[in-house]
Amino acid sequence: MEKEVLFEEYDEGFAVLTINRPEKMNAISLSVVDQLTRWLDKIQSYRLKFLIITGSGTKAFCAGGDLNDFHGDLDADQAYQVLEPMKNVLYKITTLPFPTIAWMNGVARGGGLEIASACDFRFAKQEGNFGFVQGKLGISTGWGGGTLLYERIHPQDAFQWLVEADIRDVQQLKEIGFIQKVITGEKIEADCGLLELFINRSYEQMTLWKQQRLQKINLDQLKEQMDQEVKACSKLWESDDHKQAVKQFFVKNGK
Ligand SMILES: CC[C@@H](C(=O)O)C(=O)SCCNC(=O)CCNC(=O)[C@H](O)C(C)(C)COP(=O)(O)OP(=O)(O)OC[C@H]1O[C@@H](n2cnc3c(N)ncnc32)[C@H](O)[C@@H]1OP(=O)(O)O
Repeated sequence: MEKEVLFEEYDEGFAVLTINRPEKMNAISLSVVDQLTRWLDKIQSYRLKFLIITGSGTKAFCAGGDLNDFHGDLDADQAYQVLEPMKNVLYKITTLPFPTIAWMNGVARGGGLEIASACDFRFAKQEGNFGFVQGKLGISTGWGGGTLLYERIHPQDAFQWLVEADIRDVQQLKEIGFIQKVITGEKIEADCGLLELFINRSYEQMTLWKQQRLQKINLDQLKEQMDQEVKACSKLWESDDHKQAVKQFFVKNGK
């Protein structure tokens, strides 16, 4: 079976973690959650200047939670059990000892943007489109990524995006400061210029700056708020609005 998460280290001192389900728009299955958890635990101690998180293929960064694995007929307790491990993944990404870049090489929806919000920097593909669509699914962000979004952009913009749940382009994301750079090539290697200023720094510098960044966040409070967010979302899981929205996706996709 094809590995659903790939890891590759580069001579320049960085590494790339890739969600590898291009035929499913890199949606996060339960098995991906498991593999991400293992990789993140392992690379904690690696000597990396920075880590890139991306998706396979050219269409999608990540379509959020796999609607088959996550959105079954679950009650609030069951929903919490399936959502919580991915919250831990996001917390691990946030607190890695080196900077992280979400290389958003295509569309992102829902939890895909939560993953991006866990990263320190976000670079997005010019042609991509992006939406915190949870609002349209009768739920809220379920992996703690709403809390993280408030850390990354102005609270008013975060609030508005979550409420409106609209699909935005690169220009709109730039305007609210969600992304720092625009990707124009198809592969990371082709767009290496975007990384030059990161590659030129030493491992010691990068880890020191990451440490400083983390000192600006109250991590205990962050963890607690992320957990509250998962619990709140779990309660919405049982709603008719949510069940109806998921059904519609499967009907639209001929399932
Ligand atoms: C549970 C976590 C929760 C959170 O806490 O935040 C969420 O993440 S909620 C958000 C869940 N995600 C979505 O609602 C997005 C659903 N997908 C789409 O809207 C579209 O697929 C797309 C991402 C806009 C791409 O559209 P398009 O280019 O038209 O491709 P297809 O729709 O034909 O998709 C191709 C293929 O991929 C499968 N797919 C896509 N997204 C998911 C998904 N989230 N879960 C499972 N499968 C997904 C889709 O079913 C197609 O498969 P096949 O029909 O087998 O070809």
